[in-house]
Amino acid sequence: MQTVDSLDPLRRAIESLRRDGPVALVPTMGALHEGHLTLVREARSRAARVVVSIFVNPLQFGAGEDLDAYPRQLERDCALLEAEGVDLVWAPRGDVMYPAGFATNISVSGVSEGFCGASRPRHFDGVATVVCKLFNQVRPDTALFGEKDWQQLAVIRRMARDLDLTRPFADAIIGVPTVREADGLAMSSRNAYLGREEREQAAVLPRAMKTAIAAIESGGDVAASLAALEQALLAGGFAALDYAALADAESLAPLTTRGDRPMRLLVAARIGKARLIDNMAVRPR
Ligand SMILES: Nc1ncnc2c1ncn2[C@@H]1O[C@H](COP(=O)(O)OP(=O)(O)OP(=O)(O)O)[C@@H](O)[C@H]1O
Ligand SMILES: CC(C)(CO)[C@@H](O)C(=O)[O-]
Ligand code: BAL
Repeated sequence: MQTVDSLDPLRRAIESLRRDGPVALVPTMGALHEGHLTLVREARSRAARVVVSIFVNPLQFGAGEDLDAYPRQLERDCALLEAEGVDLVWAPRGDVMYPAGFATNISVSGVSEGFCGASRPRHFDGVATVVCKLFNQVRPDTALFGEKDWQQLAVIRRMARDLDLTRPFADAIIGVPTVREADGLAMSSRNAYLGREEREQAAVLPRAMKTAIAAIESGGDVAASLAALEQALLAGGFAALDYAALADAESLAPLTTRGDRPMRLLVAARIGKARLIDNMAVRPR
């Protein structure tokens, strides 16, 4: 496995990998866990060669967010990726990704606007801009993202279609189901911010989501089910709810009643130093 941090060696390495067949890209911010490794395994099953990018992207962090605290452990990450048979790690230096004078912004309307887009202004501009650069740098045949970041996946799919970034459009961007801990908590690099007691309390999030989904699917009032979810989180040790919403799974349009198309329950909530997000499918009527 090769690790490169600047563009010339990246281009040479990609050129050589491409001779062996289709290339898959798994973009990450490092601090890898089993969720990331599942993306890598899925990538290996779909392409001849696998590239993983590791870059803690300053553009997607707002003022006062956890950019400085975000875990960085490149050596450990590379050892994990080598054991998974990854071919190339693209870990660009900050000045390679954003050289002096960098002044371009990619902003996706619509799907990026509510939920995390409302709680984290400009976050999805930062995600879209860096993912567009990663696609141009690596030119992958396919790219894999976690469903844990459901809204991010929708933003990236929209951008890739709108900017003709991938081919063929239909299945170039693959969403991989959320990998969970034994107690149901979605794996996330940010779970490392939780103390022992907070970590135990955090499992109330997926439990409360399942309860709300069961209520909605059995005909219960959506607003009342979401209010009960908020109460369960606050009673269970969460400090605050950013949002809890039922939305169309594809357009992310908020729904006040159960619809007849695939839906998603989307939640972001704060516990200790962490802001955790999760989402689950809600069956249509
Ligand atoms: N539990 C998970 N299951 C499946 N995919 C995941 C999971 N966690 C992260 N991913 C995916 O891995 C990719 C890289 O994510 P990232 O490096 O931000 O990790 P993360 O654990 O989501 O960290 P964060 O705490 O920043 O949310 C994204 O496509 C993300 O959706
Ligand atoms: C897609 C991504 C790597 C862009 O920085 C990041 O948002 C992430 O890790 O989900
Ligand atoms: N996994 C999403 C990246 C972020 O929260 O910045």
